[in-house]
Amino acid sequence: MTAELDEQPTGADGYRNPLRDPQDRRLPRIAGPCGLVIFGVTGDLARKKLMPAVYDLANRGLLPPGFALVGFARRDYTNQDFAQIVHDSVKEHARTPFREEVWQQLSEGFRFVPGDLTDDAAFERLRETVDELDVTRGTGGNHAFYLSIPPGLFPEVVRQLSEHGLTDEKPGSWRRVVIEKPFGHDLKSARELNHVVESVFPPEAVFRIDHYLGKETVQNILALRFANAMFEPIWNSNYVDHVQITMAEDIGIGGRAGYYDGIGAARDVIQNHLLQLLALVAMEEPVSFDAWSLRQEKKKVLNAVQLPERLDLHSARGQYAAGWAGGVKVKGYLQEDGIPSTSATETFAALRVDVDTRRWAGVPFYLRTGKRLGRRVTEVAVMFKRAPHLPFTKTETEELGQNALVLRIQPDEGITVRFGAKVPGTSMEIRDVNMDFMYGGSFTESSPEAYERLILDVLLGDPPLFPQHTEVELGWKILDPVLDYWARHGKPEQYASGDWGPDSAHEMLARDGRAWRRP
Ligand SMILES: NC(=O)C1=CN([C@@H]2O[C@H](COP(=O)(O)OP(=O)(O)OC[C@H]3O[C@@H](n4cnc5c(N)ncnc54)[C@H](OP(=O)(O)O)[C@@H]3O)[C@@H](O)[C@H]2O)C=CC1
Ligand SMILES: O=C1O[C@H](COP(=O)(O)O)[C@@H](O)[C@H](O)[C@H]1O
Repeated sequence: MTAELDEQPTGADGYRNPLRDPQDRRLPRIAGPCGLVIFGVTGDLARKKLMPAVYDLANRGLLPPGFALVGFARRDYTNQDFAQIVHDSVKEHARTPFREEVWQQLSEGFRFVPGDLTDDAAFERLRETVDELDVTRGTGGNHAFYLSIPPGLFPEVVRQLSEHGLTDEKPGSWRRVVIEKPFGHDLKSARELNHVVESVFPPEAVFRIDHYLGKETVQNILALRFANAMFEPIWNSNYVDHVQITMAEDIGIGGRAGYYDGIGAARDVIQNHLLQLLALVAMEEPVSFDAWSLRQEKKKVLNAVQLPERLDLHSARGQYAAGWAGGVKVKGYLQEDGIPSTSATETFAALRVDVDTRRWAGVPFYLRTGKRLGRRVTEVAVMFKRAPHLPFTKTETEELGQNALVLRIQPDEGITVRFGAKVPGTSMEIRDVNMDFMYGGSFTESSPEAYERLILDVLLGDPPLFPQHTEVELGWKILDPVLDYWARHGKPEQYASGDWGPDSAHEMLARDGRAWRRP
């Protein structure tokens, strides 16, 4: 464990509270002169999210004139080729309209460094490029290195950065590293990786990305719980029956075989996104929303998470077989390009956990995620106990389900409250109805993409939305026994693409007398 983990920092800029500082609320937060180096710039994440986010930030006026973007990958691109790649990705994926003057200004700061991540000469070229940008673009020696690469290469890149002097801060300037998830492959490798990273960068310069924390709707969990009087009194085992956290995708692995196979659904998203969602839903109120206080509360919850003794009964995994997605016939995981026909990697994972605290005693949290499921949806459904007494007949309440509060993370961002209401008519019949809050209907402001918010936070040095190493470790402590159990027990069960996961996932809830919500 490092000092970063448990000591409350005093006076560090990065630990002020952006939600409470009135200046921050009124003024846009604009990054100072700096450069962003993206390793893996030809990859899926960079193309769909990172490059468009950089453009959107520029378009919103949140990047300084002295900003530079450096792409690093194994292609023989020139700076002009790279600008074309960014242009294409912006045109396809940016959220804000294309504006020629913004593009011209931004693209003058684009550079491309070709090379393999293991190639010393390439890192020398990178150092020269960064130095050149400090002179020609005025980036002021401030540079963030974004590792959007296969996780196995994280230690190598950190080592290369250090060996080639790229981590050296000149007086008054900063160097930061942004590390994608999953951070490690298990607890042991996460600790080793952390050791490598923190022997090169000070803890406050390390930004571990979990892009779910950058989502507006995820931050809204805190607002819903702690800015209102009506939810907290019922947010406990007296009223809550169980919680379901679902992250379903309709896509398959696309061209990401190299990344995904051997990692699988649990490492890809349960260890990080889903456990972070659980932490925000289950934690106690932090004394403030600064990084330290927020992380303390999340850590307490993750520490209290208990796995069931019988993982055979309370966990499930699957692998998509051929089926349908959006009316189109799609192939199974084992037929995807680059996937060995014997692969045992799961593309669906479900798990019951309990949170061993007074608040949550006896309330199971069910987590599930999968690719090629019925539709793309991420939600947290807080399912309430039934009313202790109903002054109605059985027939009158036949169609009445459990009350539910559903935090709709995406798409259709918002919140749904489900409760029973009388069906209009001369007889008493009670049926479930939904009351919806939709972002679009209530706010004129549009939500920034998660990566926009997070990249800006990195450039500003703001840490609250980045998990700390202890949180990462706790995630692995929870997941490792499940992964070990699965590794010892054969292969995942097949499910048809377009379905809602394997039978074992449904049986897992049925055994507890419950059923998954059909979002
Ligand atoms: N894609 C997504 O939706 C999300 C991804 N992430 C995370 O982002 C990271 C990257 O994922 P993703 O973009 O999907 O992966 P991809 O496989 O699509 O991209 C990997 C990138 O790394 C580069 N690369 C791999 N090996 C080397 C090497 N030896 N030398 C130089 N470059 C190399 C590839 O370059 P080349 O083109 O030369 O092969 C490519 O640019 C992962 O950690 C993942 O967990 C997180 C959230 C969402
Ligand atoms: O982290 C990841 O997330 C994406 C899904 O992100 P979302 O914001 O669209 O929910 C997932 O496809 C990918 O496998 C995973 O690495």
